[in-house]
Amino acid sequence: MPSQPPKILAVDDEPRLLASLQQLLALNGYEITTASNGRTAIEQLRTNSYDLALIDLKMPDINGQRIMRYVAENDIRTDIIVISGEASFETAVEALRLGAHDFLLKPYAPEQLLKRIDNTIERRRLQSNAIDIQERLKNSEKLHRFLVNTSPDVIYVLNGEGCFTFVNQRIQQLLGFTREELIGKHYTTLVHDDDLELARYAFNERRTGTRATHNLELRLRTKDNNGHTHKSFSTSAMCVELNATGLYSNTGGTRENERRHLGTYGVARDISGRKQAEAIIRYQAYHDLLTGLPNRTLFKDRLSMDIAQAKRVGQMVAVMFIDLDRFKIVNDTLGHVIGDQLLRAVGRRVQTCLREGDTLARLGGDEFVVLLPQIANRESAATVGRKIIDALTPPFVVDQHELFVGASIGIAIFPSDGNTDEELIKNADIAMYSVKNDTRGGYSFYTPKMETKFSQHLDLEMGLRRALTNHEFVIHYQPQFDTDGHAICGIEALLRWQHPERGLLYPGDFIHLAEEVGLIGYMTEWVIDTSIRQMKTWVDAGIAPARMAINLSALDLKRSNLVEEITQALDRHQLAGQYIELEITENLIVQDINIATQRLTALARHGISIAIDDFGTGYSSLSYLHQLPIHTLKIDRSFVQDIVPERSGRSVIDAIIAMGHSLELTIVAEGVETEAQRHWLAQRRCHGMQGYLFSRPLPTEDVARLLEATATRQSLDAVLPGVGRE
Ligand SMILES: Nc1nc2c(ncn2[C@@H]2O[C@H](COP(=O)(O)O[C@H]3[C@@H](O)[C@H](n4cnc5c(=O)[nH]c(N)nc54)O[C@@H]3COP(=O)(O)O)[C@@H](O)[C@H]2O)c(=O)[nH]1
Repeated sequence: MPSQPPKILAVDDEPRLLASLQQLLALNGYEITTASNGRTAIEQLRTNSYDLALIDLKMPDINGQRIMRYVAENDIRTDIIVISGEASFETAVEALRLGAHDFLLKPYAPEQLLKRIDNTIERRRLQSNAIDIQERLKNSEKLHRFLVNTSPDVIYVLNGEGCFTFVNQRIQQLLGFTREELIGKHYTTLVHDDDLELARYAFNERRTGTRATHNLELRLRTKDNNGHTHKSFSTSAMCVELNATGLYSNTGGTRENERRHLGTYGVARDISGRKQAEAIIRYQAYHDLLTGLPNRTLFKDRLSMDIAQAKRVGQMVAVMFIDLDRFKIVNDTLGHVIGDQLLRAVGRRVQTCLREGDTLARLGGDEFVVLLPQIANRESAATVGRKIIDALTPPFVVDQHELFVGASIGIAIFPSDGNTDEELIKNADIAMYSVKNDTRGGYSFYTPKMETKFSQHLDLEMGLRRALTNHEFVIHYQPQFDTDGHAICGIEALLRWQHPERGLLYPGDFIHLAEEVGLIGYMTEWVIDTSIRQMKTWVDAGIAPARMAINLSALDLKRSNLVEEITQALDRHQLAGQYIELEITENLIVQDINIATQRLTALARHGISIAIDDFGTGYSSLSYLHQLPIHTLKIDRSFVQDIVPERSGRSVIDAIIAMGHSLELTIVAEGVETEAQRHWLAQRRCHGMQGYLFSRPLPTEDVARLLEATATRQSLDAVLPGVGRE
């Protein structure tokens, strides 16, 4: 962009002179304005801005001196050259004193004037540039000061001796020290004792450019409100990421070691937030968040280290696998919140049985492991095992519930039972599994023989997976009789597994495993479909009892597709819902009463009735009885077996029957084995009975014969002798 021509004001009361001046300056590229008297000149200066004014001193109204005074008093930034006919020294001095930049005597040669004008304009340009640069410097410094002081990081400069010569205001917010407190102090005042060596490396190494120290982590001391400096690492120490660069004088040689080291400068960034987040992530990676105990990863880590150490010193290490015996029922009945509290309490109790160097970890669910490093002999591990069992024997009181949980403990010893962490944990697990299966509760050392049983368990799991596709499941049916034992009022479908090698297996052998490995849903679906199809056949044959009961597992009610699964099977086989009764345990209902209400109500809308199985054995409250569409109460076998004919009115079974009557529910007693029990139950108006006294669960063909007999009113005795065996 071409620069503007300089603007000049020419002031003279001599019109001829003014005109020639105007011509000369215009010809030389200046922008010229003229004033033929002092008043006009002042007016022009007030309203316009000029780079230069050429002022005559002697004028009739306002003389040149007064114009200059006006310029000075009003801080007008116009340079002045006085052009005067007065040659006295005093006049020239006074003009310069009043602010004139030059003085030119009339008459003058044009070149002389142009030269003076050029000089003044050039000097003005230089001055203006200098002012501009100064202004920019001032602004830039202001900006830098602002950036430095409002920086989220600490910015520091140390002198050659390592003392602070500068530190920004951020230091006070972060560490509590004022800048004044730190200036002149050595950096060691701030650095945590354990990090002094690191700090020395960062600050004393003469590093510059790419060799500057980057991202070194240090802990700095903070000052508390009482003015105390925290010397040791605590929450009051702050973690910073520091970089440090050497400061050198430009004098001396060009090579770094020839230049004079002046100090160090750099930035320290507060990374305590990041450190905290890292610590949390590290903690979560190595701990069980529910109990705060080490998790499997940390346990294995410690175990590997202890094995290595035990190898060196020739000692033993024990791994104990602990499984709680009745945890599942507590969790299923009272819910996860109580279950979680129980697990925490178990962790605390087990911990009291251990010494400082031992490790207790939770692997998940109700499985805990203990690591005893450097034990003298096997008996030491057995002692700890007994201590743990004793500690877990007294009841736990959780949320006003008194809970009893025993423990099964398996122990594996290094080096006899395994050489690696994996092997020891696996063998302790096998030993625990063996305790659980044999005695349920107690402890046992691993023996190779246990592996056979364990592998049988694994075989069972594999077999269960194959059983569905190989059609190895069958259903046996157990009839329910009215109180005099003559009419069949219902029938219960009971699942059996015709195992290719082990023969007929009962639900107690595999239902729990099916739940554990996630197969129960497929099995229930098969039972529902098969038994509904069978019931339809009996309905069509005119021999069906009033209802067929089908068992649901704890996990079935949680399945969102359960209702559709049952109603679709009814549709598929064209059977009315009223022929079906679903047996569920009370534990199952109270796990999630809302879901249970929702699903069971939907099923009841299709005419399906609900029976509460094993009634009276759960932990539950009875309030759900009003809430749910319940039709039948099945009195658990254990109460029936406890019947004492001569005692009346004071037993649990009396109370259950009374409650069933008052709620107008059908009462069915399970496990009726003797005539005395039948008689006792009949006297109390129990509606139905099921048990070996009448019939064991039977294969389809056998039970069909029974149904035909009752339908055609044949004597059951003619049929029954053959139906007592399953
Ligand atoms: N989720 C599913 N669970 C099922 C299914 N089929 C059965 N089950 C559950 O297994 C439990 C044990 O069943 P089972 O081994 O078949 O035992 C039943 C009868 O054989 C037994 N019974 C009957 N009468 C007597 C008797 O006089 N004495 C005696 N000692 N036992 C007897 O009782 C069982 C029937 O009980 P219940 O169901 O409580 O009426 C069984 O409890 C089911 O929960 C299935 O398909 N899915």
